[in-house]
Amino acid sequence: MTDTLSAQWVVLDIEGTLMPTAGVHVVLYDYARPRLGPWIDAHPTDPVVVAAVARVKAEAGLPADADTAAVVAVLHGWMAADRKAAPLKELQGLIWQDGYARRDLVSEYFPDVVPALRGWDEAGLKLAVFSSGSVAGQIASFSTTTEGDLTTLFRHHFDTVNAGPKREAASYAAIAEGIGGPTPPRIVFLSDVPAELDAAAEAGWQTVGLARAGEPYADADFGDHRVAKSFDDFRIVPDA
Ligand SMILES: CSCCC(=O)C(=O)COP(=O)(O)O
Ligand SMILES: [Mg+2]
Repeated sequence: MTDTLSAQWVVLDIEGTLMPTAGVHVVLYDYARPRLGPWIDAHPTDPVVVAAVARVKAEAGLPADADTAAVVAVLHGWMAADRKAAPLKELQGLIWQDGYARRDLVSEYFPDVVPALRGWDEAGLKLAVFSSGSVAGQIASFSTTTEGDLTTLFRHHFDTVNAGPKREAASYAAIAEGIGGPTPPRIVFLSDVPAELDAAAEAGWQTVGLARAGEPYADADFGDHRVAKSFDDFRIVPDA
């Protein structure tokens, strides 16, 4: 029998939940990698770029006058290790924003995702995103997809800058406040990463773990969390 949850809000992770991991680690990372240095050099006065570069230098222990090549070497190392550091995510987000605007990039989600998102939205559920990808990158990625512009489906976007680390309960409390303070059980979080689900549950949220075939967390131990192989495995209905 299909498991049914009732809630007011559905908060969604991106990588491994909405989009295949390869869509991020191969398509998006490959697009960003060769463009990081040229982007930094082409935007020497952009405050987002200036702040991100300063943070990379500080976190990596580089001198303040380190050149772009040294900064890019750090960023490439973080990408190779899939370290989702905020300044890397800010820079990637700007490059992806440009790539989506040019239609060099077009997001492709798991086949069950867009019908479910549309169904939840039509049923009156409120949708938001919480991803390590920057808010700018998230919005760009929903603007240009194989199924058209999906940006109007989402009422809020959260990342590690405006909410906090994904594996800390305080970030989920900050999101609950950011979306208007529904009582925690009225929010469902969908993610493929058990540690993220643990943090959301600690904040009182309902959770569903996505163990999608072929994805890195397909065989993970989801503990007490509900587990689904796709969005077709469960229903979410608006609570009273
Ligand atoms: C265009 S959003 C790209 C998502 C991203 O950069 C990322 O690292 C995904 O992390 P998530 O927290 O969604 O698993
Ligand atoms: Mg994920």
